[in-house]
Amino acid sequence: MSVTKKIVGVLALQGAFIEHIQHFSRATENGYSKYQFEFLEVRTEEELAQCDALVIPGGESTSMSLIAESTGLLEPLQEFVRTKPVWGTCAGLIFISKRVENGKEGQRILGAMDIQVKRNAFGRQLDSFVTDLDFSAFIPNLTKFPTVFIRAPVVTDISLSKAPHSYDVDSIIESSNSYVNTGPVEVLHKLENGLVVAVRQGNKLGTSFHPELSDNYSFHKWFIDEFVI
Ligand SMILES: NC(=O)CC[C@H](N)C(=O)O
Repeated sequence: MSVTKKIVGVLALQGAFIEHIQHFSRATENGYSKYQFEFLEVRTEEELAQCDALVIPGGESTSMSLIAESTGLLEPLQEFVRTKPVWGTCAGLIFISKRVENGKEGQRILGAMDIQVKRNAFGRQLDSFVTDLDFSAFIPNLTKFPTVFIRAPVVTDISLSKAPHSYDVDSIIESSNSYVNTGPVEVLHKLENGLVVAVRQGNKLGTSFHPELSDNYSFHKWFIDEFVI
């Protein structure tokens, strides 16, 4: 039987990249006889070029942008996200968006999804929290998954592929990546208060929370099954 190798990169400039790699390793331990996986910490253009898919972890989107720029990885990343599967969690969701509210001057983003996100959207009182959410609408049987939110962003607009519209919020950062995404953005999950915390657009996935910080590998397994193989 032939075995196909898949390399999933995790952007390792800063943030929670080790946790993603550990979760992917556990999630693929059994049940993938036709595939062999490698989970690679990505810091250079050469490492990125080996990857079939990329995960951008939580951390601090402004630092991630700075390090990507100073190490020459920003443009290779912008190129990579045009075609390959990508999953951004928390700061990673900010980094793959097309427009950011509450952005920092000079902050750069990849523009991989036609979404606007708001950084630090839960404000001070709700800075960080953990809550069980039901994802069984798209991940079979996952009715109770502990989601960890840490100074998390939310998605405030899912229609940026349409004609640009005006906005009246300060500190807007926009991506200079001007390619056209295929298909509409799908809302995968909204909180009870209506805030959008999980979205998909074709082979791009964005989550406000950190599935790599709960002791459940279902989200990682689903990403492999649905986006990588
Ligand atoms: N946990 C996180 O990734 C926090 C994201 C952070 N607030 C940012 O703007 O990048």
